[in-house]
Amino acid sequence: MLEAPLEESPEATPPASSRSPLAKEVQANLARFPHCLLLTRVGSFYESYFGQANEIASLLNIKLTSRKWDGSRVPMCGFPIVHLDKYLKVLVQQHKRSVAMCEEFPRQTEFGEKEFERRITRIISPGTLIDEPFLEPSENNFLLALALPLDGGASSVGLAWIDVSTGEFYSKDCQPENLEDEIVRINPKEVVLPSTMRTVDISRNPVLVMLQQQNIHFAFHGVEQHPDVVSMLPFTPTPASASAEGEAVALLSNYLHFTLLEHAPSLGAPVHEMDNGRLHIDAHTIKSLELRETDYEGGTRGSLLNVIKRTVTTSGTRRLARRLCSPSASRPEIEGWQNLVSFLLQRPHLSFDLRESLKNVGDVGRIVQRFLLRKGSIDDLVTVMKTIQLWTTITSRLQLERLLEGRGALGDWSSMDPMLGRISDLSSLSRRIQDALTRCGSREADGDPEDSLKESTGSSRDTQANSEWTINPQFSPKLFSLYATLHDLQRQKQDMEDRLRINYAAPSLTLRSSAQQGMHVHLSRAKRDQGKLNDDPAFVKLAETASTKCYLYQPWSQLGGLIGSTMLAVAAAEREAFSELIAEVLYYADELKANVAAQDDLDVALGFATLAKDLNLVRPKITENGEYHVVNGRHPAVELGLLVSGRTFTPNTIEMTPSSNVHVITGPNMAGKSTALRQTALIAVLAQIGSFVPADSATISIVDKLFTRIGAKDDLFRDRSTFMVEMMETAEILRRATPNSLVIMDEVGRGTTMKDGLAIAFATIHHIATVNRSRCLFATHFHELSDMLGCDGEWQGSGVFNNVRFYCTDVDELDEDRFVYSYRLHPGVNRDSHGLKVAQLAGLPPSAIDVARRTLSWLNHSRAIHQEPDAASLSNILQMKPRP
Ligand SMILES: Nc1ncnc2c1ncn2[C@@H]1O[C@H](COP(=O)(O)OP(=O)(O)OP(=O)(O)O)[C@@H](O)[C@H]1O
Repeated sequence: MLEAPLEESPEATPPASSRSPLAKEVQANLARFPHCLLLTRVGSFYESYFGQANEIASLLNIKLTSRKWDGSRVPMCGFPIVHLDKYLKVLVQQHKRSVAMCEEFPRQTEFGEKEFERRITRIISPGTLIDEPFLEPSENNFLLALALPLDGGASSVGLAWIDVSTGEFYSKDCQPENLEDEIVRINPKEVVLPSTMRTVDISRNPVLVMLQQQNIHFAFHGVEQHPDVVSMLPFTPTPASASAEGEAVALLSNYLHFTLLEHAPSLGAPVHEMDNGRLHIDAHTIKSLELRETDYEGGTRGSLLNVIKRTVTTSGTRRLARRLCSPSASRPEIEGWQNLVSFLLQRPHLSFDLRESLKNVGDVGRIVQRFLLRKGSIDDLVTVMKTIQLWTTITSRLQLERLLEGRGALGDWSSMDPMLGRISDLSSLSRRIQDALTRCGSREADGDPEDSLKESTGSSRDTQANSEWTINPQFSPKLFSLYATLHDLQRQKQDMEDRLRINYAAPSLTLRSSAQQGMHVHLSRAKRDQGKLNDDPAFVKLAETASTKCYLYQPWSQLGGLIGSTMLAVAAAEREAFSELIAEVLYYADELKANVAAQDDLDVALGFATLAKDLNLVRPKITENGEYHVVNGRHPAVELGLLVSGRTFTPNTIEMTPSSNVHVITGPNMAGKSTALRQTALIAVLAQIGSFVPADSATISIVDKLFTRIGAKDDLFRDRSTFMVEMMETAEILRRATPNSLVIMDEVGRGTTMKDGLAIAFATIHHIATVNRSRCLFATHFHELSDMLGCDGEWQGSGVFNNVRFYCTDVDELDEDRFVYSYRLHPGVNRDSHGLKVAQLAGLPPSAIDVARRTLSWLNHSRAIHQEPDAASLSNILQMKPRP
C-alpha cells in the first residue's frame, strides 16, 4: 500500500472532487470530523492522506510518502494494523489528540464479488477509552462535561462525568469558585465544553486557561438537548439544576454518541453528588499534600496513595484513589468503616483467606461495561464466571466464620453483615456460563474445523481470538446439529482422502483449501505420486512447483464447499450463542455492578486492616466537638522514606481545641515544621476515609474543609508571581474556611519584604483566630509574631489572640560546628532559624559562609544598639581578617 518516499511537491489539501472512491471517502471524513486525526483502514494498513499525513508522520515518527490520485501526488503515511495500539497510545495518550477510526468491512456485491465498505466506527479521545490496552487498570478514566454560565455570573456550573470503561456516571452542580477543586478531585482525562465557548479567546477564559494549566485535554461540542435528558436526571430539576447539571448531562450524552457511535452506551441515571457529607479538599491541597501523585517526580511513588495502598484488585485501587480525594464528613459512615477494619484486624486468618480470594477476581466492572458497549470476548465471559465463583467462596468463608464464632458465642458481626448482605448470589449465572463454554481441547478433536478451511471460509471468530475457550456444541440443538453435520462432512473428507491415496498410489496427497487455489488436491511429492493422477481427466492441473503440484477435483470442490458453508453456519451460530450469553449476563448487570462495589469496599477495608498492622496504626476517636488531639503522630510517607535510609522518625503531638485552635510554629530551617504540618492534615484525611492513623492515639473532630498553603511556585501560565499565587491561596482560605475546617499555613508572607510579609502574616492569623476560628497550624520564621500576638510565659497569645498557642522545634548543638535537629515540637518560640547551618550543609563555599556569619553578627549588633546598618561599617567588618 505504501509508495515511494515523497519527492515531488504533493497536494496537501484534497482536490475539490476526486474520482477515486477511497479519496472521496477520505475527503468526506476529513470534512465531517475536522478536529480529528483520521486513520483509514486499507487492507492490512492504517493510512492517512493529504495535509494530515505530514502531521501524523511527524507525531508518530514514521515515514512520509505519497501516492497519485487524479493525476496529482498527495502526501500519505501509514502503518501495519498490528501496530495500531502502539500508535494510538502515542496519538491519544501522549499527544492528547482525538482519532477518527475508519474501518473496512468486506461485503459481497450483487454479482457475488467481494468489495469493501468503509465507515467511521469510533472516535478515540483521551476520555473515551473502553478497552484499549493502554488504559491504566488501577486508574479511573473520567470524561467530564461542563455546563458553564454564559454570562460568567454567579449561577452554578453543571458537571457530569463518566468513566466509559466502567460505566461509573455522576453529576452535580457547584459554585463557580469550587470548579477548579472539583476538576482536580475528579481528575478527568478529557473535558467537554459547549461549542458556544469555542469562539472565546482561550487566554481570556479562566476555565480554559485552568484546563490548559492542569494539562487536561478539552474538546468543544454542540449542545443539542437530548430528548431523554430530563427523565435521566436522578432528582427533580429545579430551574438552576435543569439549566446547569441537566445541560452537562445532555452535553456528555451527546458527546458520547458523537465519539463512540455504534459503541455508544445507553446511559442510565447518573449518581447525583451532594456537597454535604464529604470533606472538601481544595485543588491546591490535593496536589500539595501529594495525595495521588508527588510533585517532584510527577509519579505516584511517595504519594499518600502509594504509601497506604494495600488493595489487591484494580477496581479496589480505583475506589481507594477516589475516596482519598473525597473523604467522608459523616461520623456514622466513618465509624462504620472503622468497625469493619477492627473486625478484620481481629480475624487475621479470615482476612488472609479473603485477600487470597480477591487476588484472583477479574475486573468485572469493566467487563460488564464492555458488554454494554457491544464489545468483549469469550475470555471476558470466563472471567465473569470465575469471579462469581470467587464471590461464592468469599461469602461461604464468611458464613463459615460466623457459624464457628456463633458456636463459641463470640464476636460482633454488625459491621460485616451489611457487607455480606450486599453480595448477591449469582451462582446460577456462573453455572450457566460454565455449561455454555468448553475448553477448545476438550471438544472432540476431529470435530474441530481445519485451519486451512477456517482461512478460506473466513470463519475465525474475533470474540474467541486466541482463547482457549469456545462455545460448547451442546449450547443449542441448532449448534449441536451443525456440529454433527460438520463432523460427518469431515469424516467424508477423510474417507475421500484415504481412498484417493490408495487408488492413485499417492501417499503424499492431501485435500486442501487456500485463498489462491480454492479447494484443491495437493501432492507434496509430485514427482513420485503424480503418475496415475495425470492420467485421469477428473484432475485438472492448477499449479506446480519443483516438488509440489495442485489439481482441481470436482468431488472435493463440492464437499469442501459444503464443509466451508457449514463452518460459516457454525461460526454464525456461535456468534449468536455468544450474543445470547452476553444478553443473559447483562440481565444481571445491576447485580454484578453492585457485587463489584461491595467487593471494592471489602478490598479497601482489608487493605486498611493490612496497613494498620504493617504501619502500626491506631483507631482514631471521631468526635464533633472541634478538637484535634493526636499523640505522637507520624508522617507516613516521610517515616517510610527515613526507614529506607536507616533513620527513625520523631513523632509529634498536636492538640488543638476550640479555645486553642491556632498554633504558631517557629523553628530552624530543616527542623521538621512542614512535616509536622503536613502530617496533621494527612492524619485527618486518613481518619475520614475510615483508615486507622499513624499515632499512639488520636481524637479528631470531623473536618468539613481542608486547606493548605504550602510551598507555592509561580504560575507563569496564568501570569502570576510566586507571591501572587501565595496571596491568592491565602485569600481563598480566609474567604472559605469555617470553624470546622483545618487550615495548614507554611510561611505565609515570606515572598515579599520582611515588613510587608510580617504584616500580612499577622493579619492572616488575626483573621483566622477571630473570624474563621478554624483549627490552624501556622509555621513561620517571623518570630516577631509572638510579640505582636502577645505571647505570655505560658506560650499563649493574649487579648483577642488568647486562642493562639506557640510551639517550636530546635537544633541541639553538639559543638560549634556540629548540631542535630531534634524535630520534636514543644511549647515555645524559636528566634533562631539557624539558616547558616543549612547553607553550610548545602555546600556553600566556606568564604561565602564566613561573609554570611560576619554579616549576621553585624546585623544583630546594629539592631542591639538601635543603629541603622550602613555600608561603610559593613565594609569595615568584611575587611577584618577572617576567623581561623
Ligand atoms: N519528625 C521528624 N523526624 C525525623 N526526621 C524528620 C522529621 N521531620 C522532618 N524530618 C526530616 O527533615 C527534613 C526537613 O523537614 P521539613 O521540611 O519539615 O523542615 P522545615 O522545618 O519545614 O524546613 P524549612 O523551614 O527550611 O522549610 C525532612 O525532609 C525529613 O527528612
